[in-house]
Amino acid sequence: MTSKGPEDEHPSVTLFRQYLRIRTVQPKPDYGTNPALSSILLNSHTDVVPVFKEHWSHDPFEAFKDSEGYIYGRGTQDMKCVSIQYLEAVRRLKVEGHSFPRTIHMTFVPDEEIGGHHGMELFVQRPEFRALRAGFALDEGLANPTDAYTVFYSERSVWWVRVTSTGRPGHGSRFIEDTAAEKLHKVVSSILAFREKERQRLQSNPHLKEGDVTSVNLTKLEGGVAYNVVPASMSAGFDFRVAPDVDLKAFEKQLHAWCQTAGEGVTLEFVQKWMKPQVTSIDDSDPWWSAFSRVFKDMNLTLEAEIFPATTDSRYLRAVGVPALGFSPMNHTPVLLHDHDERLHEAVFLRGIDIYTQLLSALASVPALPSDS
Ligand SMILES: CSCC[C@H](NC=O)C(=O)O
Ligand SMILES: [Zn+2]
Ligand SMILES: [Zn+2]
Repeated sequence: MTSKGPEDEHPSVTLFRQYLRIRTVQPKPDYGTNPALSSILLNSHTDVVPVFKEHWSHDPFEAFKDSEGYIYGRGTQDMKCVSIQYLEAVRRLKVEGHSFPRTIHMTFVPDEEIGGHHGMELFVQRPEFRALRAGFALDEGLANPTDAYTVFYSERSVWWVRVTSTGRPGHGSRFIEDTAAEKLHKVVSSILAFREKERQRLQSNPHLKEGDVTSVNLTKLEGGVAYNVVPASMSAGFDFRVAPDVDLKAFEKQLHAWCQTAGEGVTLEFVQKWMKPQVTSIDDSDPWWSAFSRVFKDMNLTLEAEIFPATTDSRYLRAVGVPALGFSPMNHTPVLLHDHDERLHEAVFLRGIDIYTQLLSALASVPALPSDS
């Protein structure tokens, strides 16, 4: 009997035959790894953000592909593409019979979109995570509309702040003194003036990217019971993204000072407060960065290193000492994560698998480091 081609072979048989090709012969079985070395962790989150279906050209959960090759769907960019690209790159390396000194682990985690508090934040504290002995991690990045790819080596700290202002209530027809609204207005003005300063700083310096400055948006306003009742309390919610070079203690003092200046009875509370920003080295002397960036040079691809403007699970990895780079291989692609009509061209997706194949080979072959012992 001749062996059948892969196209009409049962996939379980194909997998079995791939396994047979790995030379696990005693007394020197090729298990394909050197367990003494730290591993490479490929992380992706499985959750996606909600959709406003009426604004989509196609059903966001149908994975519609148009005649040009654009695949529409929630998660095409953020980040179901990456999960499958990891799997396909690993599959390709296995089929080709490669093995590397370092083990490659993949994690598929929940709840990133709501902060990872029941996902990666807990996982990094577990013995199961420590058992992976991760020495370096890859996680999500962002699309780049140009020919270049972007890699993220740090991220801004997320601070969600609720400012509550209390004051004298009364009839809506009167000039009441010391109202909650007047004081809240002062805080909002101070914060929005700061926002404008940072916006100008970014706009006026072509060397700065979004992740280099601190952003803030007023995202919530709460309070009031009736049009003719001056409320005793009102609150405003802000989404701050604090640049990694900011002195967080001093910045927190500044927030309190803005509240104090606004008057008596103005307080703030944190709904999210990340205090451990870390930067992964992108110095040429760093062996992980050197292996990562070399792949782009060898493939003749342009790579731009930036600070991630929002938040990912990478922060939990970096905070426990695992260097992490955020990378989603999407060039020539508009940034559409969390947006209507999130989509990815199939050619960009497939090219991403080629890139990961090279990246994984390079990273899993990084020789023993002092940190491995
Ligand atoms: C408080 S964690 C929020 C996480 C979210 N991450 C991706 O969009 C973000 O808003 O950046
Ligand atoms: Zn994401
Ligand atoms: Zn997201």
